[in-house]
Amino acid sequence: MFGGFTKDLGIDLGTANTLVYVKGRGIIVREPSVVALRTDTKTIEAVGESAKKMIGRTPGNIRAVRPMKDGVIADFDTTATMIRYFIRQAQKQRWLFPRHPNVMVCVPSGITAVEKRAVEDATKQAGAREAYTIEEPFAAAIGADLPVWEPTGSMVVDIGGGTTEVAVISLGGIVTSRSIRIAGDEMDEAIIQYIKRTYNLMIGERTAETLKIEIGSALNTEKADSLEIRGRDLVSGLPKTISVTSVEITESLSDTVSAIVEAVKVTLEKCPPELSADIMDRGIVLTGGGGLLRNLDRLLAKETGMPVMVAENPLDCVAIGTGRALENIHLFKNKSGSGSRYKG
Ligand SMILES: Nc1ncnc2c1ncn2[C@@H]1O[C@H](COP(=O)(O)OP(=O)(O)OP(=O)(O)O)[C@@H](O)[C@H]1O
Repeated sequence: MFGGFTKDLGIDLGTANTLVYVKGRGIIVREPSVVALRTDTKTIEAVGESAKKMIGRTPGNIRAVRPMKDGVIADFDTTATMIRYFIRQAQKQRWLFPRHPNVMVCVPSGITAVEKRAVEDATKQAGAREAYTIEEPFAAAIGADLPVWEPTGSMVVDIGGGTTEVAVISLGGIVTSRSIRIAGDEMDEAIIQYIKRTYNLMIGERTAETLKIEIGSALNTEKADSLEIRGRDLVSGLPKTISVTSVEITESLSDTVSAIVEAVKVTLEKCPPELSADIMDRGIVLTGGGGLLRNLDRLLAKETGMPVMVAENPLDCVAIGTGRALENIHLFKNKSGSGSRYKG
């Protein structure tokens, strides 16, 4: 039944990271969604990990770009090149891998038909035989082992780099959902602005991300940590080192975190009562890298009155779910709303 799909790929084409999943092998590629372009020759200098290292460190003729922005394609050709690179990376790891595999790509649930079509077209242009799409929270729920095909309500909150997706799923479809373009990147930006305002210090996105991951939190806790960071003093123009506390980072993240909490509350309000009762029993599951923000589960539990837990491998759920959806394409194709198939 699954024969035609055993060598096909599931791609979590994220704003921050791209993961490629192959049945029986699991996740075989995991790299940042970054492309370094030469502006003079218009050629690709590097893709993935090596391109990410270039962010903020490139000479004038090289530009490191993230072709996906807010979870959708900001730069079509560069995205297609990036997908081609990831398909090749997967092919390199597997002998006899088809030159033109079928590819399932996840897309944010809030994107327009035109944006969805752009993802499908870019995937075809990158060499896929057929391109399928699956909505990200649906894939996240499959990857988090939630009973998506059962007549019971499951709620997933997937917090990635560009988008936060909140969805209530039952009987193989999304019953109600909300997608906001506020997630991990917005948290990094809030930290950059806070450090600039408070210390007149300019820091890069990598430093902001480190602060968020190392000492960031959704709630202030008893134990305050601190971290030394370096940036450029906006007054003297010289490099400077300062120490920042977790209390400050928590404060700088409060608006972004509130927007995520609000999205969850609004989705719960729109949820049919029977399904709310199921969610009350089973709890809300957090996936995506942003789900790892310290104490976000505690804050959400406090604000919603529901049990909240972080999925086992939050960064991998969408990729695993995307791949598993390919394995079960017979089920998937029969269900409208959570996926679509495209034949170019
Ligand atoms: N421990 C952590 N605490 C807080 N944030 C984290 C942690 N680990 C990773 N992140 C953040 O998670 C985000 C990346 O998550 P993920 O890989 O799920 O996103 P994505 O799938 O690339 O994005 P999107 O779903 O929006 O397309 C980044 O913003 C990263 O900084």
